Amino acid sequence: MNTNFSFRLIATDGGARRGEVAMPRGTVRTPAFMPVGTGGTVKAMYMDQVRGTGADIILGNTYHLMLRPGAERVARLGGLHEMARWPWPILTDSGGFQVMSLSKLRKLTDHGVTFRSHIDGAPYEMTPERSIEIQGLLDSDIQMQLDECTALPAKPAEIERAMELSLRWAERCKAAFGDQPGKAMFGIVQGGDNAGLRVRSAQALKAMELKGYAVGGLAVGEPQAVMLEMLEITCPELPADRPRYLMGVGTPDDILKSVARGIDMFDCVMPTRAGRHGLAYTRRGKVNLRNARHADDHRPLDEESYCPAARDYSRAYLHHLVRSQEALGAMLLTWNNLAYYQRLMQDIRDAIEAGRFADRAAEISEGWARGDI
Ligand SMILES: Nc1nc2cc3nc(NCCc4ccc(CCO)cc4)[nH]c3cc2c(=O)[nH]1
Repeated sequence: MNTNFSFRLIATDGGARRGEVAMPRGTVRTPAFMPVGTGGTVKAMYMDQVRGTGADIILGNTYHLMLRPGAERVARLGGLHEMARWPWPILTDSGGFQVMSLSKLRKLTDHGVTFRSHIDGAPYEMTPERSIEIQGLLDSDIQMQLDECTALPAKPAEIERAMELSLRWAERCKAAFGDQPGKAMFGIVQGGDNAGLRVRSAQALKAMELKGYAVGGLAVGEPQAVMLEMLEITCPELPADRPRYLMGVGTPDDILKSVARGIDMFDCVMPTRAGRHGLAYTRRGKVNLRNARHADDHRPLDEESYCPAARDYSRAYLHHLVRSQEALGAMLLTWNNLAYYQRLMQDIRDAIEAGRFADRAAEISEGWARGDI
């Protein structure tokens, strides 16, 4: 039973890292993929099913939970783990990104941001202190600083303003978080697509000696090459003995290429959202089950998969469910997709330990290129 929060680097292979993040509620094997459970649920999944796919940690969102059912109410219900019946680690985003991308009538100052709920228009204020307070009420194990994520493309002056504001907010979040041994507060590197600003942000956050670091401000529409270039600039500035979390990323290809550049933790809505839209991730790339070509196909998605959704159901049946908008369609494809992502992460972890990450990454990519059987 770990009473503290710690990161252990087990092996490296080039820029790729194999590690473990240990905390009282459990240990996260890295590189790790965190299924997104925005409103306290990983959509269309039971939590023991999410666990069964191999997930060590899930993500929750401060913005959504503060609006509904409310942070104080979640605390009265025993916290997010108790309410949602997920007893293992939970990482919560701080709300900054969602306020700027979802809410209405926003006013941002150095003090914080005032906004109206996208659900019922009710007014709210989010400050660094309130974000940490809410994440505490949720009983989150890894809490993110409140930050301002700049939408790209943006002028350097605008990127610099948001990056410097985020650094001031990191200091305030660190002060508000205080000393909680079994939990962590991660800083978030900003700086857009500007190398100099990325370095300044990473170095300033490193000086704060935080327990972990996220790379933010990416996966906001920039080309993959720009995202990867920012990782090549940012990761070397971060301490090697702390976890690195790339927010909102990504596709399986994004993940392979980002692991190669030193990232340990990922989250993305892709596998769950795609599952609800009839899209399956497989070893041979994506399969759109809406497509009529599957209507009489007896084969499963992947007869070699450990996941029943991939192994026990015909494509014809999945096509029927998707076309009929049956709830089971979203459930089975979400299950398949999360299982695929976790299988990919296990493959990556094993390959780094065996010192063959580059070869394995190439084999995996060739599988996608081969296309669907
Ligand atoms: N606090 C904070 N949170 C973030 C969350 C993010 N999420 C992303 N990208 C995810 C965007 C994303 C949204 C939808 C889909 C599904 C297909 O459309 C895929 C990716 N970038 C992000 C950046 C930040 C950031 O700087 N700070």
